[in-house]
Amino acid sequence: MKTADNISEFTIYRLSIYKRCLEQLERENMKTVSSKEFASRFGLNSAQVRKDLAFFGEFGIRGMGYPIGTLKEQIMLILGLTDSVNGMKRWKTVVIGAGRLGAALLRSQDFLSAGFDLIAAFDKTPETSDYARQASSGLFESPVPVYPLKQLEETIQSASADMAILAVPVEEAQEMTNRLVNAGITAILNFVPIQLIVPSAVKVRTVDVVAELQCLAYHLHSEKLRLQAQLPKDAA
Ligand SMILES: NC(=O)c1ccc[n+]([C@@H]2O[C@H](COP(=O)([O-])OP(=O)(O)OC[C@H]3O[C@@H](n4cnc5c(N)ncnc54)[C@H](O)[C@@H]3O)[C@@H](O)[C@H]2O)c1
Repeated sequence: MKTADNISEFTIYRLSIYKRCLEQLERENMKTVSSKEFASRFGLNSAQVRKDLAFFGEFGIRGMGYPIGTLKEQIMLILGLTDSVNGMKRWKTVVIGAGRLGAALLRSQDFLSAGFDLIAAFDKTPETSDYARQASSGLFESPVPVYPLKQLEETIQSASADMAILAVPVEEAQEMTNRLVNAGITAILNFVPIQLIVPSAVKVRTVDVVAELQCLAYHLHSEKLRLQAQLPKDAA
């Protein structure tokens, strides 16, 4: 089996998708699945699926396909969601900016079930932040504490936080990134529409909804151009 070091970023992303699909098959009590069946069931490219799964070696059973539970376990090991000694691994995550977006992320239960513990949030104005105001309603069972920025470094280090989610205004993003890196954070999920500058040892993944919409706009636009090009000249 290959290690996480020599798998491309795109493959790693697809593995996370495959894991979700395998969980769905498990819920349907399926035990094995062929790469072809798996691809057609979830609208995936079967050659790509075969190529990606080849990273895990030859543990597909000839004529029966892949054992679903074992494949999922292997993917979880590769993704660092479990380790072979302690089982399920938890990743301590902090959220920077507890405004509208930060509050929505902090309210979500999806992170917990996926292995990510949101242990703390930080905000320039913690008491009046959206999340702190929502939490003060008493509706959340165990609200995530929102700390002032002066406690950032100490809290991150004493809690041994692993990663950070960035949801601050654009003009604050680089400075907060520098502080996170200096505090020892080496993995950042960035929601801010800005290209962050970080040392090579720090991994940043940016979620950019506008860029995604622009990709869709491009596809709609190019399809329209393609259809126009097919029209007879006088109908165009
Ligand atoms: N990627 C996406 O899909 C997506 C979607 C929505 C918003 N965003 C981006 O996320 C960011 C937050 O958006 P929002 O709508 O939640 O804004 P918001 O104004 O509601 O919240 C921003 C929060 O950050 C706090 N803040 C300001 N400076 C800070 C600092 N230095 N450190 C910590 N906290 C600080 C503010 O007090 C506020 O609570 C923006 O950059 C926005 O462009 C991205």
